[in-house]
Amino acid sequence: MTVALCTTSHSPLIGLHDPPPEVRAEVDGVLTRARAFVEKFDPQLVVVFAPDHYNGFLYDMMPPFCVGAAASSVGDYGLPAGPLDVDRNAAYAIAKHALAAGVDVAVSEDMQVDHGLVQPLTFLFGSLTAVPVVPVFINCVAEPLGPAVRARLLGTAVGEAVRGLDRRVLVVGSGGLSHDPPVPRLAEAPPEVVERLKRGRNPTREQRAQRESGTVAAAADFAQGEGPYRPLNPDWDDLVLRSLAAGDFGAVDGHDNDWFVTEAGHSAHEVRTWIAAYAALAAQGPYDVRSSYYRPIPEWFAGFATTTALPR
Ligand SMILES: O=C(O)/C=C/c1cccc(O)c1O
Ligand SMILES: [Fe+2]
Repeated sequence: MTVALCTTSHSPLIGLHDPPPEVRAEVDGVLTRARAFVEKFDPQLVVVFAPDHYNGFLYDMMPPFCVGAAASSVGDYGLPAGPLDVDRNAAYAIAKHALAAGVDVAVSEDMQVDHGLVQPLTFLFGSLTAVPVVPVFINCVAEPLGPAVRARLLGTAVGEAVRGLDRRVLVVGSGGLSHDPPVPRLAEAPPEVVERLKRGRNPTREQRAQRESGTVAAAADFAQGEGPYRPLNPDWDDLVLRSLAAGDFGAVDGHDNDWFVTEAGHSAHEVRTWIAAYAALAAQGPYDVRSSYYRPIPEWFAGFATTTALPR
């Protein structure tokens, strides 16, 4: 059994509100090299730690963590819709190990996933079903959130679980880094949005189009320095990248939740998926980062980063 890691930002603005062509080409080159890294590793299973943005997980029941035993993509932002190739046995083995390790994961036999989980699969494999996956949802948006160190404990438990699988396993973390896109927050939302955050699964085509065009318009404002959005924070992003590369998890998950928001925006909590992925790799022993890319890309509402890593 061996484990490899790829962590990457996601952004539904890719292809819908792109940066200048030379920046887009630079990122395409980074993702092409990440894909080559993955192809060389040739994973037999991909465990994806990803957030959701009130598409699959809503306040009717919002778990901190959920392992998908079956999952399908909602197809938001023009991404592929439909079922993923979930390895159900591996999902249950991971869930059982996490629970035994004291990490209270939920399990879903019908998980709905969005761009947060689908984009890394399209970046690295070009499809939803190229390789068997186990989707692991981490709540990064719906307050209250537990302390970020819980993501490390989840990742460690998953890393120990996959050690028992006689397969090459790629762990993926999806999200971040610093960013503050217009993902609604229950405490501040108007009644119609509160209703969506509680019961808004499976919106109509028109409702989804309206939400997505609103995100694109917000990105246009943000890229021009307008709108009520917190700025990207390259210094904070650099701290996250350096700390995870060095295995210094406490430098990131040792802070309270307000630190993430104040320093890096409300959606910076998505770095919990990176913490979990790196903790899963760390469960195999010492590791080395093989590639690390970073660029603030306001057109995509993100401090955009992609890393790959292998056990030493
Ligand atoms: O939830 C949405 O519709 C948009 C989410 C978004 C926007 C920009 C960057 C991200 O990481 C997002 O998830
Ligand atoms: Fe996101």
